[in-house]
Amino acid sequence: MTQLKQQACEACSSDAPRVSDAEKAELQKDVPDWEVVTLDGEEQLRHAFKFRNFAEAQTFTNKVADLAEAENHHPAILLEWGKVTVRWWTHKIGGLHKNDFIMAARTDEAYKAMQ
Ligand SMILES: C[C@H](O)[C@H](O)[C@H]1CNC2=NC(N)=NC(=O)C2=N1
Repeated sequence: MTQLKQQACEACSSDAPRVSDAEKAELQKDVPDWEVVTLDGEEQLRHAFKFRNFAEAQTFTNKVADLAEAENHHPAILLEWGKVTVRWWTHKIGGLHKNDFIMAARTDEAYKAMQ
């Protein structure tokens, strides 16, 4: 089975199904550091990444932004001194799609590459 981080996002339409609870449980195994939160009624994946300073946090933020643009799938990113909080969800379906788990795995990979 191809690892999540190696998979590309699929084109997602507004009638795409959200992941089921069973799919969510399975996919979460590949991104164990991410929590599922519900904000404004929409399920999202969220994780806070720690850094030694603002400049490193900024570099990571830009790497995640580049990943997002390349896949046309975009997160919410909060950039703070020493910390970047990333949230992935699919706006057009108002919840979680497999794409969000793929991008969370890719985000983890970008972080690991900076350590
Ligand atoms: C028009 C554009 O392709 C769409 O709005 C894309 C852009 N990036 C996106 N990102 C996310 N996270 N969810 C979306 O539904 C989404 N849709």
